[in-house]
Amino acid sequence: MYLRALTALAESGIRTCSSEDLAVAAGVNSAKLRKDLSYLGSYGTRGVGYDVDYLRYQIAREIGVTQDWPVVIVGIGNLGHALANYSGFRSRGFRVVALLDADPHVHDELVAGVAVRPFDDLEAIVAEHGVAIGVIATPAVAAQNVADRMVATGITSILNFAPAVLAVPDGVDVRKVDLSIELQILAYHEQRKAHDAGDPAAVPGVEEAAL
Ligand SMILES: NC(=O)c1ccc[n+]([C@@H]2O[C@H](COP(=O)([O-])OP(=O)(O)OC[C@H]3O[C@@H](n4cnc5c(N)ncnc54)[C@H](O)[C@@H]3O)[C@@H](O)[C@H]2O)c1
Repeated sequence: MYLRALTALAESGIRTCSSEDLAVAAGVNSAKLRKDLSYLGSYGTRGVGYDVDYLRYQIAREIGVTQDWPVVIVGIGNLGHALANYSGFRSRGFRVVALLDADPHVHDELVAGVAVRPFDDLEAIVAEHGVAIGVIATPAVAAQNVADRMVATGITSILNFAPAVLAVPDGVDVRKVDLSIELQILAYHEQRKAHDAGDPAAVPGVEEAAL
């Protein structure tokens, strides 16, 4: 979050910022910001604030994004296209080296200048580019098989968009992005807000439970 906020500040030409400015940009309070940044050592100057580029570099170095990370995306349907077209990966140090799909109808299609290739090319691509991070954007039924193949090739970090729980060996990190669950959480809070505002019809069952 801090890196993203600092990048936005740098892109708008801001060279130094106060901890208050950075806290607002990152959506936290300044006490939390000072505590978080203290783990990096002190990079601020009293009365001047933070040097945006320097702090940006320090945070990027700490979380490992000063280097270029080659990434493969598997499953080039609706979501795979959107991810492949997302310019934010490149600007944050992630280079999409291959787009893979099992469906021959999409092979050779160019998405953001990268050709879609057969899923069976995975091993060769991982070996050629030293890929450590794979993105799964296939239907849920295919996700475990794709994860197994990724792990067998040496991929050790997986970003999974499919609504499936993946089993992976120790040493492999999986991060899951589940947009439906995020929406369900918002729906739950909406329901609570409607209830708190005195609309019992908004929460069927809650009134009954109270009785
Ligand atoms: N579209 C969205 O907005 C969205 C949002 C959140 C999550 N998701 C999830 O992301 C996944 C993809 O969604 P979508 O809408 O892009 O689906 P899609 O059907 O448009 O695309 C899926 C792609 O995966 C490919 N595929 C299937 N099995 C494969 C395999 N074994 N190996 C390689 N490729 C394979 C298909 O050929 C297809 O091109 C789903 O699990 C979905 O639930 C989608």
